[in-house]
Amino acid sequence: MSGNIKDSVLLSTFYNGKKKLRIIFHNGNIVWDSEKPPSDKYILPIENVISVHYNYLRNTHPSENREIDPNCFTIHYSERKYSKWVHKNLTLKHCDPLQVASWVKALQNHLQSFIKRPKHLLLFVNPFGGRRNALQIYEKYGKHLFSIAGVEVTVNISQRKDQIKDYIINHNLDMFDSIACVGGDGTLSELFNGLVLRECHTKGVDSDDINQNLPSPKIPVGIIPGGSTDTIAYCIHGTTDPTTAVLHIIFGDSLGLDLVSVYDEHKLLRLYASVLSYGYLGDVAYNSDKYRWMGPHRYDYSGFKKLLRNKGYQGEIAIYSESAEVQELMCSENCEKCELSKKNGCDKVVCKWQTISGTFFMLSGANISCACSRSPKGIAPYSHLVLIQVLWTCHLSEAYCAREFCFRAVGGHSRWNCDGEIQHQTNIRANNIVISGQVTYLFKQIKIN
Ligand SMILES: Nc1ncnc2c1ncn2[C@@H]1O[C@H](COP(=O)(O)OP(=O)(O)OP(=O)(O)O)[C@@H](O)[C@H]1O
Repeated sequence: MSGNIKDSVLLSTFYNGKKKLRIIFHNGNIVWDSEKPPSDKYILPIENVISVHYNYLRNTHPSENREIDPNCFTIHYSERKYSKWVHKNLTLKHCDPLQVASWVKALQNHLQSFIKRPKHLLLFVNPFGGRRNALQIYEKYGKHLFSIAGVEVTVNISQRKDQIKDYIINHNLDMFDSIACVGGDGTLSELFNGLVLRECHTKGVDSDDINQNLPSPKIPVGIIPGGSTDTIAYCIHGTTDPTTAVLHIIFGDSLGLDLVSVYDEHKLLRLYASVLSYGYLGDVAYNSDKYRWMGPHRYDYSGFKKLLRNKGYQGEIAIYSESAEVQELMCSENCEKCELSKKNGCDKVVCKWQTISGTFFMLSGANISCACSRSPKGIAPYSHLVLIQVLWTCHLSEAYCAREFCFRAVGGHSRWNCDGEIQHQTNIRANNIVISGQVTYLFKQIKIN
C-alpha cells in the first residue's frame, strides 16, 4: 500500500448496524452512501479522521482479556457544526477479515503521515480559575478523546499561582511534543511567559533588556477553555467549546500568535497575547478578584460598580503607530490583510511617534480582537492575528495601529490588566517583540469569522 494519499483507492461494502454502506477511499476522502435509497452521500476528508481502531469482541466474563473482533472496525472523526467541532464515529462490519484488515491498515498508514499531530502532550490544569472545574472539564471532554486519538497525556495540576510558569522554566520538556492547559487567559499567559523565559535562559538572552529581540519557542501550545472569559481561546477557535479545543490539539494545526512585552524602567514585567488595559478594565480586574466565588459573573458585578464610580484616569501616552487610519476590516479565515502583511513584511510600514495626554476612561492595547461570548466583536474588532498592531481606545474612542507605546500616569493611579492579570506598575513601555515572526504557535482549526 502506497503512503501517498492520492494513490490509494479502496472500495467495499460494509454493514453499519443493519444498513449496507458502499464506501470508497480515494483522493484523501472517505465517501459513503447507503446501497438502498435514500442514499445520502457523506464525504469525510482524511484530515478530519481522529483514529481508526478494530473493535473488541464482547467478553462473556469480566476477567477475560479483551479480544479483537477481526470483522469490525470504527472510524472516529470530527465534523464541524457552525463554529464547533463534534466527535462522531462510524462502525463498519464485513464477513471477510482481510477486507477489514486492508481498510484498517490503509487508513492508519495515512494517519501516521500527519506528523504534526501531538503524541506526547504535557497538560496543565488550573483548578482555581473560572468555575473551578478545569479538572472536570478535562475528564469529561479531553481524557477520552485524547485516548481515542492515541495522545499520551501527562497531567499536571497547578498548586499555586505561577507554578505553571516556574515548571516550564525549570523542567526538562524534551519528552513532550506539545503543551496545553485547561484554564483561562491567565493560565495560558503563565504558559507562554514560561516558554519565552525558558527560551531566553537557553539562548542566553537578557529578557530585561528592552533592546533585545526575545526568542520564539517552537513547541505548539493549546488551550482548553476553563476560565471566566476565555478571550484567547474564543478568538483562536471561534468558540469556548472544550471539545472543539481538544480536537484542534489532536489535529495539530497551528497558527502563530504575536506577543507584546511590557517593561517598566528596569525589567520585563510580562508578555501578553490579548490585551493590556489601563483604567476601567484595570480596576474591574483588580476589584473583581475579591468576588471570585461568583465565577464569571464577578466581571458583571464589578464592571457595573466601576462604571458608576468612574471619573476618568489621567495620563500621557506616546504611541509609535502607522500613519494610515485603522481599516474597518475584520480578521477571518484566509484573511486578505494578514496574507498581504505576511507577503510584504511589516517592516515596510511607515510609523511615527505621537503623544496624547488627558483624562481617559480606559486605554487598551489589544493584540487580537478580544472577542468573547460576552462581547462577540471584542474591544478591538479590527485587530489582525498576523499583523503587528496595537489598538488604543481612549476618551474619544480613537484607535491607532501601533508597534510600541509608553504610558505615564498623572495624579491618581489605576493599574494595568494584562491578559486578565493585574500589573501594579503604572508607568510602562510595551512593544511588539515579534518583528521577525510570531512568537508562539497555538493549535487551531478555525478563526472567528
Ligand atoms: N492552583 C492555583 N491556585 C491559585 N491560583 C492559581 C493556581 N493555578 C493558577 N493560578 C492563577 O489563577 C489565576 C486565574 O486563572 P485564569 O486566568 O486561568 O482564570 P480566570 O481569571 O477565571 O479566567 P479568564 O482569565 O479567562 O477570565 C491566574 O492568575 C493563574 O496564574
